[in-house]
Amino acid sequence: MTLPSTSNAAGTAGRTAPQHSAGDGVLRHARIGSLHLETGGYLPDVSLAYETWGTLNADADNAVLVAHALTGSTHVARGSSDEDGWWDALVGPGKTVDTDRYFVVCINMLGGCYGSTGPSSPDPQGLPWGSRFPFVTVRDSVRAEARLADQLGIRVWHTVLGGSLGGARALEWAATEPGRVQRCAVIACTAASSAEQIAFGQAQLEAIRLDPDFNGGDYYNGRAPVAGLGLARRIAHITYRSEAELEYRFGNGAQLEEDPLGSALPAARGRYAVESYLDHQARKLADRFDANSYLLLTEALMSHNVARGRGSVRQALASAGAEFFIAAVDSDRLYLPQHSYELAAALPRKTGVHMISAPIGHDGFLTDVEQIGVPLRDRFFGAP
Ligand SMILES: CC(=O)SCCNC(=O)CCNC(=O)[C@H](O)C(C)(C)COP(=O)(O)OP(=O)(O)OC[C@H]1O[C@@H](n2cnc3c(N)ncnc32)[C@H](O)[C@@H]1OP(=O)(O)O
Ligand SMILES: N[C@@H](CCO)C(=O)O
Repeated sequence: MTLPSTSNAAGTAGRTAPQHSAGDGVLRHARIGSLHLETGGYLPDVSLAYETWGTLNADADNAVLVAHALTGSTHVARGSSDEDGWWDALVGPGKTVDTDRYFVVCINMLGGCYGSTGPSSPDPQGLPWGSRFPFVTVRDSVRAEARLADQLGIRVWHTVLGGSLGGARALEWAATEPGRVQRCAVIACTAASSAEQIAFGQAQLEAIRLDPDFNGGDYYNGRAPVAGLGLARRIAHITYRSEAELEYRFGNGAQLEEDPLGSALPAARGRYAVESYLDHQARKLADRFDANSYLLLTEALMSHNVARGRGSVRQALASAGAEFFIAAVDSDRLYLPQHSYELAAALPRKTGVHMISAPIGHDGFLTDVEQIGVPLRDRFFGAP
C-alpha cells in the first residue's frame, strides 16, 4: 500500500506567519501547537498540511477556505504541478472561485492522511500513533484550522465552502467562529448526521476493524488492512451513487472483458460488472488512503452535529454572521435534499436550497459541481 506523506516536519516554524502570500497549489505544513480535543483527548504537537492559490490582498479580505470531503486531499485545484484538482471546475484562474482574485486555502483535516497530523504520524517518541490517536471531531478540526488561519494572517474568511464532510466543516466554521466567516456554502451536507448515515458509517468501521491485519489500529509495521478498507469503500460507494445510475451503467450484466460474447451467466462466473466496478473503487482507495484515518474521519463525520452543546440548530446558528448558500443533489440518497431544506429553514436569514440536478447521487457534488458555479458566483463571488 502506498501512503501519502504524513510527515510531521513543519515547513514553517512555530507560530510565525509563513512568508508566502502568493499561492501555487504546493503542499505546505504548519505547526499549530498542542490541542485539547472536544472529547478529552490531547495532541501535543499538531501539524496541518495545506495548499494555497492566489494572493492575500493588503486588507486580507479575499481569503477563501475550501474544505475537502471524506477522502479528499488539499489539492482542490491545479497548481504549478498541473496535477488535476478535485474541484478544478469551480476553483482556478477565471473560475467561480477565481484564484486570480481570491487567496484560496485548502487544509487537510486534522486526523487525515494527506499531510496533517493523523494516526500514521509519529507520536512524541517517534512511533506511529496508531490505536492511541485520540477521537477528533469536526469542531476540533475547525479549531485547529483557525490557528492556521491566524498564522496565514487571515482574520476573516470571505467564504468558507465545502461538500459532504467539507460541508460539515464549513457549517461548523460558521458556528464555532461566527465573527470570522462572512459567507458559508454548505453543499450536500446537513446540520447533523442522521441515524442512517451513522448506520452506514458503523458498517464501514466494522469492516475495517474485523480485518485481521487491522490489529486494533497498530498495523504500521505489518500489512495494512486493505481488505477491510476496501470493503468499507464498497459500502460507502454504493451510498454515494444512485440506484438509477448503477442500473444504467451496469445492469445485471457480467464484466465484459471476462465475457466478450455476453453469453455467460454472471452468477456462474461469479462476477457482475458492478462487482468489478466496486472492486476497482475499493482497490483505488486502499492504494491511497490510510485505514486509521478513514476510521477517524468517518467517526468525526458520524459525530457531526452543529447543535451539539448549543441548543437547537437554529440556536447554534443564530449568532453566525455569515450569509449562507445551501446546495443539495436531487438524487442523493445519503444526504437527502429534504435535510438540506431543514438546515436552510433553521438559518437566521431566509435562504433557499440550490438543487444540483444529477442522476448519480451524492457524488454529484464532485462530478457536477459546475452546476453551482453560476449561483455561487452570483451570490458570493460577483464583481470585485
Ligand atoms: C489523490 C486524490 O485522488 S485526492 C482525492 C480527490 N478526490 C476527492 O476528493 C473525492 C474522491 N473521489 C471520488 O470519490 C471519485 O473519484 C469521483 C466521485 C470524483 C469520481 O466519480 P466518477 O468520475 O463518476 O467516476 P466513476 O465512479 O465512474 O469511476 C470511474 C472509474 O471506475 C472504473 N470503472 C468503470 N466501470 C468499471 C467496471 N465495470 N469495472 C472496473 N472498473 C470500472 C473506470 O475505469 C474508472 O477508473 P479510474 O478512476 O481508475 O480511471
Ligand atoms: N466520494 C467522496 C464522497 C464523500 O462524501 C469522497 O470519497 O470523499
